[in-house]
Amino acid sequence: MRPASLRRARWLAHPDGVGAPAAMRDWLTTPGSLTARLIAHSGHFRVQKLRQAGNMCLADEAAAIGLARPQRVWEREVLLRCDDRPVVYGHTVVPMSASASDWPLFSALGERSLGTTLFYDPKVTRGELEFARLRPGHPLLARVHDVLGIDGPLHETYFARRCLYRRRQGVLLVTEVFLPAVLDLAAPATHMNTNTK
Ligand SMILES: C=C(O[C@@H]1C=C(C(=O)O)C=C[C@H]1O)C(=O)O
Repeated sequence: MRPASLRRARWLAHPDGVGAPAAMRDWLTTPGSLTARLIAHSGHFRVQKLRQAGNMCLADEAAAIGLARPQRVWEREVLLRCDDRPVVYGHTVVPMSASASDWPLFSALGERSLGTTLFYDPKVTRGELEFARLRPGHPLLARVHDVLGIDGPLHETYFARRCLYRRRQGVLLVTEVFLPAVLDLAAPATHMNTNTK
């Protein structure tokens, strides 16, 4: 049995391959900033920073950020909360080789959304989204269960997406694990056309 830390998912270029229910597929394929959409779907949005420090990256992530094997990277873990309910677990890794000029705002982000620094910086280019079905035993799910305090065996399958961002010589990989509560978010109020004439 492969050690949990080395277990990998199949990351696919098209969301249809992960078999997500339609409502989850809609979230997985959010085209722009996920932060912006979550803000629109909730009364109060918060980025809860869990950890931002050096750590070993996951086997899934090493190749995606140009590393021949898992090694220490800068890691950022967050829970995105809508009206205080956790709806997305965010895991971001940056190679230690990155210079401060590659990602000038990354280290001091705190509880500001990474998305606000990625989507509004003209020097940042965004790669293609990839999608995966994370099954029990994937190391990201162990993290999700740790932070959510869920004891007992992993039963549920989660859906995730990831995207590689580039800026100057730097790369940064954001992985978002969508929690079931994201499906409870109400659609934003639409301003119906009251002009009935
Ligand atoms: C990439 C984005 O940033 C979000 C914010 C994150 C953070 O602050 O660490 C992590 C995951 C993302 O969902 C986005 O808003 O799309």
